[in-house]
Amino acid sequence: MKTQMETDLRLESSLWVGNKRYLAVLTGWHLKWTEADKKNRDKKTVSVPVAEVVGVEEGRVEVLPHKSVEDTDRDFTVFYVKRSNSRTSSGLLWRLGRTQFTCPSRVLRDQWTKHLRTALKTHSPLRPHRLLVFINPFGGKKKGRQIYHSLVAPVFELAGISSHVLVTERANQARDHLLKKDLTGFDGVVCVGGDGMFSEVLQGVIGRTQQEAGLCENDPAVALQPCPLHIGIIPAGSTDCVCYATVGVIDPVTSALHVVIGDSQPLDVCSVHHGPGQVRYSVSLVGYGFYGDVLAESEKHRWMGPFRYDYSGAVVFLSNRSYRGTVQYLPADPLMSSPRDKTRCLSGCGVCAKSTERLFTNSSDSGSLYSSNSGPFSNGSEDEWVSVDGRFKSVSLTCMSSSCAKSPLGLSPSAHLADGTGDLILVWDTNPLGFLAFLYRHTTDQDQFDLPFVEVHRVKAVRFALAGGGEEAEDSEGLRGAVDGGDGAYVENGSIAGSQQHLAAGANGQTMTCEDKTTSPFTCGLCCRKAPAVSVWNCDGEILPSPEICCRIHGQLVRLYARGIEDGTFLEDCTEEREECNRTCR
Ligand SMILES: Nc1ncnc2c1ncn2[C@@H]1O[C@H](COP(=O)(O)OP(=O)(O)OP(=O)(O)O)[C@@H](O)[C@H]1O
Repeated sequence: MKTQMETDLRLESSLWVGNKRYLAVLTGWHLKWTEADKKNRDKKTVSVPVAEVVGVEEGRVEVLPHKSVEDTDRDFTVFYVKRSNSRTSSGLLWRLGRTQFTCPSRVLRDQWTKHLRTALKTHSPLRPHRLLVFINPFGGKKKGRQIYHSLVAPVFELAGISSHVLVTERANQARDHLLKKDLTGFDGVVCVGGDGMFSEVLQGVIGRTQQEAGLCENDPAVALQPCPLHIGIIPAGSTDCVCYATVGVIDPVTSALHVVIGDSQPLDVCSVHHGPGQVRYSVSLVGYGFYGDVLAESEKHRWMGPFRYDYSGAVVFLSNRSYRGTVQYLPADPLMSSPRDKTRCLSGCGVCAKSTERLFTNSSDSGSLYSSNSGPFSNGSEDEWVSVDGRFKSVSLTCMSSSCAKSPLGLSPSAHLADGTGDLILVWDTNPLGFLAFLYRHTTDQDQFDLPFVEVHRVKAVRFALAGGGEEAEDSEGLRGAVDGGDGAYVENGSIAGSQQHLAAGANGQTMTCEDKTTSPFTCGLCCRKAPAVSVWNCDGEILPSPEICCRIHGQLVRLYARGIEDGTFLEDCTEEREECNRTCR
């Protein structure tokens, strides 16, 4: 049955596109045009959802690569999202589609533009009108400004968005601005840069929201307030992992189009509490051991540019370190999903949708994403926590797949963007060849968890403590000393092996012990004779000052201008113009 709105907006007439006549129809939700003079079988139909129309202009208008306007009486130009399959990425590239219609009269032209604009307002209520844009001029290949002005600003202008642009002059300027300045009237914040820039904006947007809500964000027991400002990412960094994992391609035009049509992708965020009153937010990687060491090592070689990560990865791999520690985690509901179920979190993901349902229908459920006073740190119950003690190559936690161009499936290929959980990956000490196999599998489609020294758990919270009640903390200056260029306190890399898994089941405190997975550390004798006893945490590219941390996943704390990775398989048959096919060409 048609709604009143659809009936009011319906418009149907014969229009020309170039030298061909089309029957154009605007229903409430779709704009379609079908070749009028062809026989049935050959008829070509293009169908665009109104929600994906970017803008409508009178006359003959071109926007990219250069703007040109020819003000004619009977023409109007429609700009819309046009998809093409990207062979190199997991998602779909979006381009600015453009079709120029010629009407028999000016009156009809004005009717079409008016109806289309009304349909846009009605069917895309989340489109931003005013955006705060931060550009990091030094991110990636230092092309942030150029990318924004040549590829993004024209699309924003076409969509009628007014942007307040700030080119940063120092690190953390965007974060400080978001924490302190007046943000009235902005619908969203856009960062032009890489993951570091996104992280700044994330800290700022979450911090500001909690300040305004009067919440103490440093307390892991506090359920944080979801952020009202959307975040847009225009990729212009070196890795752009968050963009890749949420859109599937690293492409500024695709990301700009997601912003203008007001797409909205909720995202889980991990609050990482390190030391009294210190909190950082992470979406992609909180990693200890290998990932912490690589970051610490790479800080010493900033002059190498992005190559420093490959170089430091090799150095750290050769030094063959492992670290003792106690990891505790609060498992997520295994009935909802598992990190090894081989599913992928694609656009319209059912697991995330179920979490959204829980979020909005049952906020008092202790397992719910936002239960106000029953979070994992406030219920006082240690019953469900699982404790693991031993020697690890790496301990990492991620709230998303963390895929990127180098690792197309990511750290945890079946992680979900918005299900209120994170994936904890424990890599026990092993020989260098085993660890190399683990690392290598990240670059292929082989299962990196299918190795005897690797465990993965879907969790709601994690704690990490140095083994032996922090006795090793005195050695913790080792790696950080190395970062500062100082002489750290090194110890002999002895074989402190041992692992136990305690599963306290309910009040009777049952304990399960699993076999020792830890091997004696292998030392090559050249570069790995001495190693620091304590590593550092890499929190989305920042080194944390304390090795002892606790983390909590906050379901759907922020929203991105994105929609998750679109599955491109159905586009195989769809031509450039997206001729109508039986499957949905959304
Ligand atoms: N004007 C500036 N001068 C120096 N540093 C800046 C400036 N603006 C932002 N930064 C900092 O630069 C760091 C790196 O920036 P960004 O993430 O944009 O690029 P990248 O490191 O090349 O990419 P990626 O993080 O994806 O690997 C960020 O942590 C950010 O805080």
